Amino acid sequence: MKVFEKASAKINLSLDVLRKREDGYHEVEMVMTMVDLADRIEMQELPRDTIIISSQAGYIPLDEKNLAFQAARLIKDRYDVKRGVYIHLDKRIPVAAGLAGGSTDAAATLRGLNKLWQLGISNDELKLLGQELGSDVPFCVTGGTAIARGRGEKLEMIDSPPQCWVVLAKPPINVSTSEIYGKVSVKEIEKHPNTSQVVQAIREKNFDHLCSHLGNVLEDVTMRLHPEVKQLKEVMVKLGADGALMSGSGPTVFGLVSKESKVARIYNGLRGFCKEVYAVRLLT
Ligand SMILES: C[C@@](CO)(OP(=O)(O)O)[C@H](O)COP(=O)(O)OP(=O)(O)OC[C@H]1O[C@@H](n2ccc(N)nc2=O)[C@H](O)[C@@H]1O
Ligand SMILES: Nc1ncnc2c1ncn2[C@@H]1O[C@H](COP(=O)(O)OP(=O)(O)O)[C@@H](O)[C@H]1O
Repeated sequence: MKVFEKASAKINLSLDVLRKREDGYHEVEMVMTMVDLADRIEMQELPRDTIIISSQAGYIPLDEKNLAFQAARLIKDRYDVKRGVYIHLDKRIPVAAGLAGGSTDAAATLRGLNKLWQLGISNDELKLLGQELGSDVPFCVTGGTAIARGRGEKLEMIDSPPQCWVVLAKPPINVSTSEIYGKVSVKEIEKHPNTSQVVQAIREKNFDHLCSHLGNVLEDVTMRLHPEVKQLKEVMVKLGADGALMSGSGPTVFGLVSKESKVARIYNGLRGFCKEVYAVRLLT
C-alpha cells in the first residue's frame, strides 16, 4: 500500500519574541499561514522493519538527521509498530530557508503513517508528537492560519488572510535558526510587531492593513549578519510588492501582491538577484 501527502511551506506574517526561557527556547507570538509551495511525500509499506528515505534533492540528509526519518521512528516507537516504510521526498521547498521545509515533511510523515498503518491517532495527538520533533511541526500538522505562542506549539486557529500572490525569494546563503535566536536580545528589540493588528486585518480581510502591519523581530538579527537580505527586501518593495517581510529566521523574503498583473514584473526583477524565486498563492 502507498500513501501520498503534500507538505506545504509556511510563512510568518508576524513574528515577535517576548522573552528567553529557562529551557533555552524563546517565548514567541507569531501569525503563521501556509503557501502553495509544497514537497510531495510518498510512503510505501516495506516487508522489513526498517525506515528508508530517498529524495531527488542531493543536499538534505537521508539518515536519522532527516526530520521525516525522525517522525517515522517516533511514531513506530510510540505505537510499537513492527513494520517498515520507504519514504520518498520530492523536495520543492528551498532548504534552510525559513519556510519550515523539514518541519512540514515531518508533519506530513506523521499524517501519512497514521493512514498507512491505520493507527487512528487523533489530530491533537499528532500535534503532541510533532512538538517532540520541532517547534514548528504542530502548526505544520494542522496547516491553515494560526497564532502560535509558547515556543511555537500553542496554536490558536484564525481565519484565512485575504487571498493574494506571494512572491518568495531565497538568497544563496545559509542561516541557522538556533544561531539567529541565540543572537536575539529581547531588551534591545526596537519595534515589536502588533500581533492584534495583524489578526484584525486578517479577520476584516483588509489586505492593505495586513501589508502595513507585517513584522518580524528576527529580521534585524539576520539582516545584520547578511545585509543582502535587507537589500532583497528593498528590491521586493521597489519592484512593487504591496508588503514584504523576511519569513522565520530567514533568509527567504516574501512579498504579498494583490494584483496578478504585477507578479511577473516582480518575479523577473528578483530573478536578477537570486535563482530561487517562486510566485505562488496563499493556501486558503
Ligand atoms: C523561526 C521559526 C519561525 O516559524 O521558523 P524557521 O525560521 O525555522 O522556519 C521557528 O520559530 C523555528 O522553529 P523550528 O525550526 O521548528 O525550531 P526548533 O527545531 O524547535 O528549534 C531550533 C532551535 O531554535 C531555537 N528556538 C526555536 C524556537 C523557539 N521558540 N525559540 C528558540 O530559541 C532553539 O535554539 C532551538 O534549538
Ligand atoms: N526533510 C527535510 N527537508 C529539508 N531539510 C531537512 C529535512 N530534514 C532535515 N533537514 C535539515 O534541517 C535543516 C533546516 O532545514 P529546513 O527545515 O528546510 O529549514 P527552516 O527551518 O529554516 O525552514 C537543514 O540543515 C536540513 O539539512
